[in-house]
Amino acid sequence: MINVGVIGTGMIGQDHIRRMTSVLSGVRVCAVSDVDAATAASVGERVGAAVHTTGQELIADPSVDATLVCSWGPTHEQYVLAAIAAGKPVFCEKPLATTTEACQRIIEAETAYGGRLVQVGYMRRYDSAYRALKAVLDSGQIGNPLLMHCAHRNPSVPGVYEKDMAITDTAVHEIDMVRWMLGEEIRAVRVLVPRRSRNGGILQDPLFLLMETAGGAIVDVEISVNIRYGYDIRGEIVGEDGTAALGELSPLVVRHAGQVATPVPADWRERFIRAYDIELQEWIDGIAGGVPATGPSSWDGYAAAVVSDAGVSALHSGERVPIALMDKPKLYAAEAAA
Ligand SMILES: NC(=O)c1ccc[n+]([C@@H]2O[C@H](COP(=O)([O-])OP(=O)(O)OC[C@H]3O[C@@H](n4cnc5c(N)ncnc54)[C@H](O)[C@@H]3O)[C@@H](O)[C@H]2O)c1
Ligand SMILES: O[C@H]1[C@H](O)[C@@H](O)[C@H](O)[C@@H](O)[C@H]1O
Repeated sequence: MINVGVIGTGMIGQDHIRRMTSVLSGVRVCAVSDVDAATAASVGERVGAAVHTTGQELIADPSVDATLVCSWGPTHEQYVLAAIAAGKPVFCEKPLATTTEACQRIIEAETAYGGRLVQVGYMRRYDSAYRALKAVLDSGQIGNPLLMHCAHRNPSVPGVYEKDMAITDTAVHEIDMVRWMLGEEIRAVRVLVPRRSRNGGILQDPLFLLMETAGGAIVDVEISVNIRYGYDIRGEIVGEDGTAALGELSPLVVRHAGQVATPVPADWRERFIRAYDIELQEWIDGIAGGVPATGPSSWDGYAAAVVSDAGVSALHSGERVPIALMDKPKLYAAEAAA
């Protein structure tokens, strides 16, 4: 049984606690912590977990085998570094950290430790639709990928969501997915700014990202975070010999009153429910088997942060921003994306 401590008991923290307590096996939630002490206390009481005042205290708790970081992005670095210093596995929700420099500090700490301890929550790599799309691409059926069209649509976002988060919190999923799907790094990014949706409040919504990969494929991504009608994630690859796209994911089709309708997921919890189950079960099984991290690594978190930083700068400048990564440390050498 792996004893997991959860830092951040907000939306995804509670959703991961639900799956660890009622869906997954071989795991127990033994401790929680949140700057919002009242939420942490009520969640801790509900699942019978110890409540720690700080995340650092939770990581140092001898009964905690591994930590799940589900607090806000800018707070991830301190907890990931504390877990590495304690020599304990840590699963960090995306983004690994909100700046390139913070990700570099994590890479330095993990390479100095001398083994992988960190996994990042890029769950699309575990989603059956994305995996099927990758399998078609890798089979060579549609030839060399030339273009990819993506859309990332949220029905709405919380009040704490700020302008740059369209890149740093939302588009990062697409950035990681593209690196994994196409197996190459991204060499430049531009952000086009269409006229604003009246539903977006102070946000510049939507945005349109254009990414160039090292091998010359072009990927476009629509980011809409106030689309209202549901949570809609789309992706289509155009290859030399054919195209392949994520399908409509609803198991239900209703024909009524002259219309054909399929329900749209309400949010990320519903759309990626199985992907989250698989990523965390594999993480737990890995720890139990002595392999603390097999999924998206600190290197993946770093590479996504570099592109995301470039995306923020492209958003503000309107320019094409080239991307350069540092040399990849040997620790991450075996990984697929470039
Ligand atoms: N993989 C995914 O699809 C996915 C989905 C949702 C959220 N996320 C990521 O998970 C993280 C949390 O998102 P959320 O939607 O649950 O947000 P949320 O606001 O619902 O919850 C975050 C919680 O972290 C707490 N917190 C903030 N600073 C803290 C600190 N220094 N120490 C401890 N706790 C702190 C807050 O009080 C809050 O309870 C974000 O990084 C987000 O990008 C990932
Ligand atoms: O933190 C959330 C989460 O990562 C969702 O998967 C994404 O669709 C949202 O845009 C983001 O704000």
